[in-house]
Amino acid sequence: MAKVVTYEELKAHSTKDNLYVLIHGEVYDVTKFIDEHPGGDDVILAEAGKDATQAFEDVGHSDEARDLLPPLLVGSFEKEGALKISDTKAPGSGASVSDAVEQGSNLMYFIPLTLLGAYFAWRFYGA
Ligand code: HEM
Repeated sequence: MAKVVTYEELKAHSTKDNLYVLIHGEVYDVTKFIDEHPGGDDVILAEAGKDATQAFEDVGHSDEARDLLPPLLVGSFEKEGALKISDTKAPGSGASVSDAVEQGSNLMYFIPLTLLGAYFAWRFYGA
């Protein structure tokens, strides 16, 4: 069975000398590759300890780029309790990174919109 990489392990490999990235639920050791990355090292380093899937996909990496991944594979990322928003939650009830990101961006819209709504309510219906 393929190795399962825990969140602790992912976080433990988040420096340029020792770097894992998480893409599509798989963890890759990019330590040796990072200096050859055509997009530079900082963009990959910025994804250390996080789910890099979206960053990786947003770039629209070529098939050649994707072919570089399998030899770097460490194992599959643990699904349960992975990358929780809060460590106080029981294992298994944790939301995934994409949930966290989603919630973050929803809040980004929700809070200003609520304030705007409150302002107009006050402006037009208030005393
Ligand atoms: C281990 C994972 C990765 C591999 C194997 C990889 C590989 C490559 C390759 C081969 C290219 C050249 C263009 C292409 O063939 O698509 C490239 C370009 C690029 N990559 Fe990655 N990449 C990885 C992760 C990332 C991540 C996490 C980011 C984060 C944003 C990123 C950002 C970029 C950017 C911005 C370019 C464009 C560079 C340019 O055209 O000037 N890459 N990558």
